[in-house]
Amino acid sequence: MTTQQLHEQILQKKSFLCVGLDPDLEKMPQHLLETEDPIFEFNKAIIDATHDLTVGYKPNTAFFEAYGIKGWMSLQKTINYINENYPDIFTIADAKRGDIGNTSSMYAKAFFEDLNFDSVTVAPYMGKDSVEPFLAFENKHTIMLALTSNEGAFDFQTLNTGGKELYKQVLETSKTWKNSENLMYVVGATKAEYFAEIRKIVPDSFLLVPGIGAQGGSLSEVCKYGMNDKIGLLVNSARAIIYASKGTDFAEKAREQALKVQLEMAEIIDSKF
Ligand SMILES: O=c1ccn([C@@H]2O[C@H](COP(=O)(O)O)[C@@H](O)[C@H]2O)c(=O)[nH]1
Repeated sequence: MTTQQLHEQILQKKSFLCVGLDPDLEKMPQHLLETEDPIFEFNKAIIDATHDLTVGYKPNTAFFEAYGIKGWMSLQKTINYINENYPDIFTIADAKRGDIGNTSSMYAKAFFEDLNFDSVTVAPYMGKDSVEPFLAFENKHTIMLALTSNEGAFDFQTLNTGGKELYKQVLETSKTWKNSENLMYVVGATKAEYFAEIRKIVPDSFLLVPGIGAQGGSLSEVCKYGMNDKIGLLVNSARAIIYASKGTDFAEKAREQALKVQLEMAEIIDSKF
C-alpha cells in the first residue's frame, strides 16, 4: 500500500485510528477459550466489528509468539483474514526487529513476503545497515522507534548526545538512508509536547502513535502538535478497545470504544481540513 492510498482511506473514513491486536488469553471472554483457535476467533470478531472505523490494524507479535507455534499460526490466520476481507486496511507487524544486515533481510522477508504485512516496526539502535534491508521493499513501510510512549524513553532517547537529543539524531540520520521515503516513525502519545520538534525534522512522514487509551495519552494534544497537512498520523489503541468487555458482547463493546475515538477524529479532521 502506498502512503497516498493510506491518506485517501483516512479521508474517506474520517479516521486515523489503528486498532492494536494484542490478544491475551487471560483477558478474553470465556466462551472463546472453548474454540480451537481462541486468538484468531477473538481477532476476527474485533476486526469484523471495527473495520469501517479504523484504517489500520497492529498485531503486536509478542502476544502471538508467547503461545509458540500455535500463536504464530494465529498471527498468520489474522493477517490473511485482514488481507482477504479488508485489503484496503493498512497492516503493521509490531515486532521491533533489527539486526546485522543479512539477518534483517530475513526479518523483512518474514513480515513483508511470507506474512504480507504492509509495514513492520524496527529498532534503530543497530543503525543504517540494520534498517536499510527493510527499506528495500517497494510499497512496504518500515516504522522506526523514535520517541517511545514508555517511561524508559527518558533513559536513552532524550539524552543529550553532542548537543542534540538522541531521538532527534535518530530522526535526522535516518533521513540520509537509502529508500528513506519508506520510513515512518513511532512517537508515543504520552510525549505530545515533543511532537512540534519532531515535525520540524520529519514534516511529511507518517507517525505511528501508540499511547492513547490505556496509557493515558491525549488524542487532541497529539493532533494539535503532530498533525501535518496530510494528517500524517496513525493513532493506535489496543486494550481500551479490544478489552472493553469480557462478556459475549466483547466485539460490540469494542466497536463502541472504537466509534468514540473515530468520532473524535472526524471532528478534528472536519475542523482542520
Ligand atoms: O512506544 C511504544 C511502542 C509500541 N507500543 C505498543 O503499542 C501498543 C499499545 O497498547 P495499549 O493497550 O493501547 O496501551 C502495545 O502493543 C505496545 O507494545 C507502545 O505502547 N509504545
